[in-house]
Amino acid sequence: MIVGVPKEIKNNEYRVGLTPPSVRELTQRGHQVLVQKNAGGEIGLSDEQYAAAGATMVDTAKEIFARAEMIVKVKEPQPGECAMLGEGQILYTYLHLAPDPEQTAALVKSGAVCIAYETITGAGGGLPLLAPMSEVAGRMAIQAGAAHLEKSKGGMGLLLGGVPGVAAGHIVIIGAGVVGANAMQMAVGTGARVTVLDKNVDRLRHLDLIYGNRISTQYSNAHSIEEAVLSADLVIGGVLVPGAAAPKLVTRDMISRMKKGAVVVDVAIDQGGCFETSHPTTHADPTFVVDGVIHYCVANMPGAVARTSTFALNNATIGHAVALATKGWQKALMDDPHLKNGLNVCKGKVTYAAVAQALGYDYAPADSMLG
Ligand SMILES: NC(=O)C1=CN([C@@H]2O[C@H](COP(=O)(O)OP(=O)(O)OC[C@H]3O[C@@H](n4cnc5c(N)ncnc54)[C@H](O)[C@@H]3O)[C@@H](O)[C@H]2O)C=CC1
Ligand SMILES: CC(=O)C(=O)O
Ligand SMILES: [Mg+2]
Repeated sequence: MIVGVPKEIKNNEYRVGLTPPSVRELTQRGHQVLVQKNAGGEIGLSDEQYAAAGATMVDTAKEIFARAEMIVKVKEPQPGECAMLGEGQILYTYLHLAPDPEQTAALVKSGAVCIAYETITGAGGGLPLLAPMSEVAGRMAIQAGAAHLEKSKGGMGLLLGGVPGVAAGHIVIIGAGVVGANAMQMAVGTGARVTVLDKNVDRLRHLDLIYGNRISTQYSNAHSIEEAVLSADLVIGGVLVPGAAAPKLVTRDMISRMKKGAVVVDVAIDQGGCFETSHPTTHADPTFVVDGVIHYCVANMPGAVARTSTFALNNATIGHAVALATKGWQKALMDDPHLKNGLNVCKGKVTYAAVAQALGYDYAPADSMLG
């Protein structure tokens, strides 16, 4: 199969769909890999390294989209990229469609076979192609929050850990999944007081066993969320209902009653965000203020640590990329129910129930597209 890797074009996005070692996994199996020139140059992955791994370096994204049977990316295709997708071409990347009607319409129109990293499941449960980026974003959320609590960044001027004689700050983490657990690890390290909320008590039990009395766990409902955010200096939003738009758990009214100069980091923004006041921002302009509360809502946080993130992502994506290239998408999906769960849009149909429901499309089960 001819596999294509265009350079990412989202704001401050330096990750790459395939590393040179991943290219080698494909070329040694007889596949041709087209990589756009300088796709990884900014993170130390040179064209020479790609060529040594067997890639063919290509000048433009246009040529890659025109020639490749499968496009491997990181972020959801931007409008210009959607327009270059063709009927039956495989797109393998993050999509986050439920909160994104324009992108969904463009992918439906393209006729492409669109497989979303974030809904592929794992044999041991969870979302193994989302997990590495959630680890990165969860850890980054605390450092982003801590930085924006500084006065020069608009925050209230608070050091999360306090100092002897001055109380530490309060970090509230909503969602105790991968983002939440990784944010928790960093939050505990700051010395702050930490509260974590989830609807899944098993997740809270897991963190309670690790951190004991160092943290406070709360079952998530409107009452506990309100109580926690009103006393918080930093709130991290890391909830997920797989494939669906994030529930708006922190209301505009709650935000208006929070401490002035407090910070919220809405990691769930790529699924629409879990704060009613959120909208997506970029690394170039990461924050905005609502009612005196700093909102950090960058939808591609791992792009800031693109070298670490690219390798972590490739560890999780390369196995399915090899299967798709080697078997073709239909057989690869028939052979692996977890990969099949990644099919979101296929040949003009929406094949993921939560996306169809969120955006008002008829739902065509993935099985109806196979065989
Ligand atoms: N902004 C960015 O750059 C990035 C964003 N993300 C996003 O972060 C979000 C979280 O991802 P993961 O931690 O991997 O998901 P996960 O599935 O591991 O964890 C989500 C947690 O949310 C909990 N949850 C669901 N409804 C809830 C409610 N009403 N109240 C409290 N908890 C609730 C679930 O029980 C689960 O424990 C996703 O939307 C993901 O796409 C991930 C990586 C990067
Ligand atoms: C998960 C995601 O959206 C990201 O890594 O950018
Ligand atoms: Mg989007």
